[in-house]
Amino acid sequence: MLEQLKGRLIASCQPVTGGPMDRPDIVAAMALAALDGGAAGLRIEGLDNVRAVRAATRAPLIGLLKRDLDDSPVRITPFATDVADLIAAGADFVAVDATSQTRPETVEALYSAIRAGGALAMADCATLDDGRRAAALGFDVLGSTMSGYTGGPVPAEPDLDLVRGLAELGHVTVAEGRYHRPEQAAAAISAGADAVVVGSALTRLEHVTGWFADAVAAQVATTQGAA
Ligand SMILES: CC(=O)N[C@H](C=O)[C@@H](O)[C@H](O)[C@H](O)COP(=O)(O)O
Repeated sequence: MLEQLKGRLIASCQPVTGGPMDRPDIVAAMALAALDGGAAGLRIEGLDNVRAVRAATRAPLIGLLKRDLDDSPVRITPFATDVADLIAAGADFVAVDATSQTRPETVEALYSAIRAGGALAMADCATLDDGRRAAALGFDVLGSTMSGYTGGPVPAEPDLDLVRGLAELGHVTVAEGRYHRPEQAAAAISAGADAVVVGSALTRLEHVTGWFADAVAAQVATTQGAA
C-alpha cells in the first residue's frame, strides 16, 4: 500500500467545516474526482466521511479525526479510541498529531493503537525532532503536516526545509501543508518527498475562491489608486 503512494499525489478531501460541501456524499464525490484527476491516495477527516469514501473506492485512504479539546491544542486524532474507530470505518492509514504539544494521550499509545488495529501509521510532524521521535517509534510515514500550526503566525509558503530534513531520516516522507500550486508540489519532490498531500487548493472551494476574489479586489484597488 505504501508503494502505491510513492511518487504520487494524495488528495486531502476536507471541506470547510459546516460549509455547503461538508457532507459525506460530497466528500466521496470529491475523492472520486481527485482519483480521476491523478491522485493515488486520499486523506479523509471524520468517521462518516471515511465510511462514505471507503464505500466508494479501494484507493489508499489516510484517515484522521479532528477534535477541539479544552485542555490541549492537539486536534488530529488525539485518542486511541479515535484510532480504533477510524480503522473500523475503513482507514488504511491513521494520521495522528506527533508534535510535542500538551496532549491527552501519548504518541506511543496512539502508535500502539494503530498497530493493534493492523493499519499503517502516519505521523503529522511540526519539526524535525517530531520526525525523529516518530521514526524511532516505528511510524510508516512522516508528514510535514503540522509545520506552522503550533503557534505564531502561519507562514504563507510550505516548509520545504522540514521535508528535506524528514527525507534525510530515511523514512517515507510526505510533504503536506500549504502546497497551493503545482510547482510547489514539484519542489517537494525535489526536496526528497515520496508523496505530496494537497488539500485546500483541491477541495476547499471557499478558500480557493477567496484567493482569486482577494487578488481581483487588490488589483482593482491598485488600478483605482493609480487613476
Ligand atoms: C494543520 C491541519 O490541521 N491540517 C489538516 C490536516 O489534515 C488539514 O486541515 C489540511 O487541509 C491538510 O493538512 C492539507 O493541507 P493544505 O490544505 O494546506 O493543502
